[in-house]
Amino acid sequence: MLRYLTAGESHGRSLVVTVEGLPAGLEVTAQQLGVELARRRLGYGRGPRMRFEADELVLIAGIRHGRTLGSPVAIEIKNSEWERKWTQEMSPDPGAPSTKLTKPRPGHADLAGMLKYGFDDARDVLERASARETAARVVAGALAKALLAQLGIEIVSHVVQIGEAKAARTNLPLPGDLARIDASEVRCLDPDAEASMIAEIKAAAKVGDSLGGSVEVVAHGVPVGLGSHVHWDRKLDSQLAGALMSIQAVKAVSIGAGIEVASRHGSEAHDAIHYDADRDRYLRPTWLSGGIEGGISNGAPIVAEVWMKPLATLNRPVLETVDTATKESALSFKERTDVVAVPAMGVVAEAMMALVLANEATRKFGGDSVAEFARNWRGYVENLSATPSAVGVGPQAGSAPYGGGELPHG
Ligand SMILES: Cc1cc2nc3c(=O)[nH]c(=O)nc-3n(C[C@H](O)[C@H](O)[C@H](O)COP(=O)(O)O)c2cc1C
Ligand SMILES: C=C(O[C@@H]1CC(C(=O)O)=C[C@@H](OP(=O)(O)O)[C@H]1O)C(=O)O
Repeated sequence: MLRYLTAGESHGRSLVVTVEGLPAGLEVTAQQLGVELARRRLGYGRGPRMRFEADELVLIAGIRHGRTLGSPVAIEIKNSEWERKWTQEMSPDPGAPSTKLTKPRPGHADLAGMLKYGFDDARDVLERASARETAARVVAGALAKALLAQLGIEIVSHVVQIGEAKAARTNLPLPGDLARIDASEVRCLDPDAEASMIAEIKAAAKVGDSLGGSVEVVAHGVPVGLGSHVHWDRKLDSQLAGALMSIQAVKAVSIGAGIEVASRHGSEAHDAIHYDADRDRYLRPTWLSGGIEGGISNGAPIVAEVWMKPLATLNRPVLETVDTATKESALSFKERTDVVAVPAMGVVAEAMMALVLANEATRKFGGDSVAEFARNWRGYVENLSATPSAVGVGPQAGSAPYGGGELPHG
């Protein structure tokens, strides 16, 4: 089992993440984790903070000479502005000077959190509710990705929609597409859609408004057998939906053809099972199920789409609220804000998918060292291949969003 906890406020000294359950011997460097953090800062339409935030990393525990020790890993991510701007406002000391925020923003945790925890200052809620915390998740996710790479599992995401601009749905993105996706200003594979997305973002920014959208996240190389049908909380689709839905501002998650499948006939809604006698493998020509049947991975790519609402803090604050100090009507307070964060959310979604899959992989393959973990996985997969119960996928063809050809991983 892989467990992780994050701590830290958006404008506090730093974020901290502790990851427990990684086997010993996994190669990890601050530079490698920094690459993932830099990807999360990408994306046209993010606010000023992403231009100066450095995400400076300190490897505190559990890693020695570039490899995990099997003990809990603790990592600190420093907040660049702390010393310059926030030492008083975010001081842990009693009586430090601060300005109370009493005009809670609709769409944020501000008011519900103030009422629940008995605060008279929205900052006591917003600092932790902020998506700054996703930097810590991305670091944990980078460790999970490194572990999954030992099994040949790779995860890729791309932006499908920003505002009303949508990318054309074609074949699933492959890990080799990541460089091109990250080079796009909105992490989108479709250049025409990218241009429309940027135009929409510019228009929204001009009037002080915000946008939402969606990303697709795909895990390639996942073996048959992660997750289980035996309990609700062991189902891979349920774990993925919860993990992806936990990302700030995410309002919907679908697996495979998702909501689209509901309007199809049953005869056209499921992935056929074929058998390749030459390779002694079952083949799944499509991925309508998103690579999960009955809560168990079926050997096809795991596919999820994740939808994000338009961000709730607006540069032109027009949302009505009530001043909690005076009870008078007011406009919600204005904080520095992104116009759109869908491209960054894709990188966070990759991290969340990696953490769910790594948790299930450690549950299935166990082992105290990476060598033992990989040996257990190899024994399982080789045994599958030697029997008629092997599951594989064939070469990619066709351009329908949910297949129509056979998939590239065998
Ligand atoms: C990467 C990322 C960046 C975000 N940036 C902002 C932002 O700048 N302004 C904002 O209002 N919300 C932003 N959000 C969303 C809020 O954190 C989120 O809507 C808020 O905490 C309330 O949670 P909920 O929408 O999940 O209910 C961001 C979310 C993500 C994933
Ligand atoms: C700090 C990050 O995102 C922040 C998420 C966020 C929110 O309300 O969620 C609001 C903004 O915070 P700030 O006012 O400090 O600029 C974003 O910049 C980050 O992603 O690292």
